[in-house]
Amino acid sequence: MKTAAEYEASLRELNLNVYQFGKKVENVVDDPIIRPSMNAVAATYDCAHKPEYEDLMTATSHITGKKINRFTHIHQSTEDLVKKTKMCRLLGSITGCCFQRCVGMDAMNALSMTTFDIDAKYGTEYNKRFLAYLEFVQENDLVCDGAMTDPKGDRSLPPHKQPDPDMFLHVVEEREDGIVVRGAKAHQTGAVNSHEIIIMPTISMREEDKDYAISFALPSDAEGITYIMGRQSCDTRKLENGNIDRGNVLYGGHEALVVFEDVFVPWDRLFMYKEWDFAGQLVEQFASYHRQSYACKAGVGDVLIGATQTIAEFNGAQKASHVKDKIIEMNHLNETLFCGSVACAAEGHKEKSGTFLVNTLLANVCKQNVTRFPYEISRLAQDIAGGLMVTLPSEDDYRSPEVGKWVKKYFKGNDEVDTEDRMRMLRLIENLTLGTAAVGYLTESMHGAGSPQAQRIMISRQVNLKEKQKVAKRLCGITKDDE
Ligand SMILES: Cc1cc2nc3c(=O)[nH]c(=O)nc-3n(C[C@H](O)[C@H](O)[C@H](O)COP(=O)(O)OP(=O)(O)OC[C@H]3O[C@@H](n4cnc5c(N)ncnc54)[C@H](O)[C@@H]3O)c2cc1C
Repeated sequence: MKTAAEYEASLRELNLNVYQFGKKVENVVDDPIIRPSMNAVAATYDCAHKPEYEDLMTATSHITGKKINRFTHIHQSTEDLVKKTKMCRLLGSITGCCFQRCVGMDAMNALSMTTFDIDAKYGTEYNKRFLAYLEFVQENDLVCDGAMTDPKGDRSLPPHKQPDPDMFLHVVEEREDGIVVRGAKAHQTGAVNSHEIIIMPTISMREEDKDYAISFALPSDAEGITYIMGRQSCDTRKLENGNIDRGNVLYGGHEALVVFEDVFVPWDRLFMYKEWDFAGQLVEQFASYHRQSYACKAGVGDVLIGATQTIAEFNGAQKASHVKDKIIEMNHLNETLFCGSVACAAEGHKEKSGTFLVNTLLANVCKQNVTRFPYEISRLAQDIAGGLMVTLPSEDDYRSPEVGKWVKKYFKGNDEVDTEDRMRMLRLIENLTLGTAAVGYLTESMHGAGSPQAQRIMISRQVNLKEKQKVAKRLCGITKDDE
């Protein structure tokens, strides 16, 4: 397994084509806006070497029998699935943001099943190719960007009917040694912190869309791939003096638009090619794993609850009964959110390929809760924090020889607490609920792994309504036991 330092060194060897604020980023790893997101991914390496986290952060490869980072593991039991849930929460609480490595893990686990099932139907060799690729990822302890979401253009139209055919990534040329693809993937979490990019289709497809039913993996710096960094609310605070106004002084996340302008994919990196009838399965299996992964938000919730309790103490309001009750409510919501992820893992099952898949109904219930609870937890945090969370002057004002004395004097709460500590805690709450980390804690909770309606559709498909009606009819005497 790589150390965090080796991970950073390996990123420096990549030749990524990255744009930010209209300019090419020459040194991605040290860019002040991107760097905190690299630190968050590095935590996934660092923790794997800590004895106290070894059980959650590492696993035994089912291919080589070697010890590997769990982020490169294919789940071999429900115990593995539960450990994944706990690992996600652990890292959410350590970083207080999106640590970006779960999407690739979820993509690989979904592909381990779909490639197997395609081969069973069509006699192809995708699973063998995939396992060879997986071994390469495990042996080199790589970060893989899981790239599913296409730009999608007009949402009412399928891929082949889009006025611009590139709105969904597709094949434009077939060659003897591979294929050439064009298109883009939007919102890509941790894209420029990744060694590899794994492409999957974004929706179920019909035969007319078969040119879009493709899945493959490429090095992140393959020729023809361009990254355009997404903005995060308050991102340029990372360029300012000091670090108080950043909120989270250590970690962050990032997303990017990834453009594929006629990119070559060799055959041995293709895991689905025009098997349009398996696009839906890959999407659903990836989405189920990824909905489980949102246990990370319980970890970020841990940070926000800790910050809220602390600011209540710094403000001198911690003994008020409504404040105590609101903290209880925040914990209740946070643990409920976690329960769904544990439950779908514990109720997982073995698929034909041997991979363990989460219970898909419970994974969707988990994610549906995630689309709501972080918003309510944030509302309660903002309630307890007070308005200063959004009206606080800058660190430069705090340090100003002219006005600093007033910032220190008038923004003191509990006399035993430094004004600077109070400012830091308020900025952390701002960061989590309105700033850079809110991208991950709130909007990603809403849309990541599919918008809320996607889960509602899955829930409606998976619950057995007929069975529920049957038990109700029996109990009120409409039907008898022998019927
Ligand atoms: C912070 C963040 C990180 C992300 N990271 C990744 C990542 O790493 N990899 C990745 O692949 N994706 C990632 N995503 C993308 C995520 O999966 C999508 O945002 C999600 O699938 C919704 O797609 P969209 O954003 O295009 O919204 P839209 O699809 O436009 O949805 C907007 C609204 O329109 C509704 N809608 C859309 N189409 C239809 C339709 N045909 N019929 C009815 N209603 C419709 C939706 O239900 C929703 O309410 C990330 C997203 C965010 C916000």
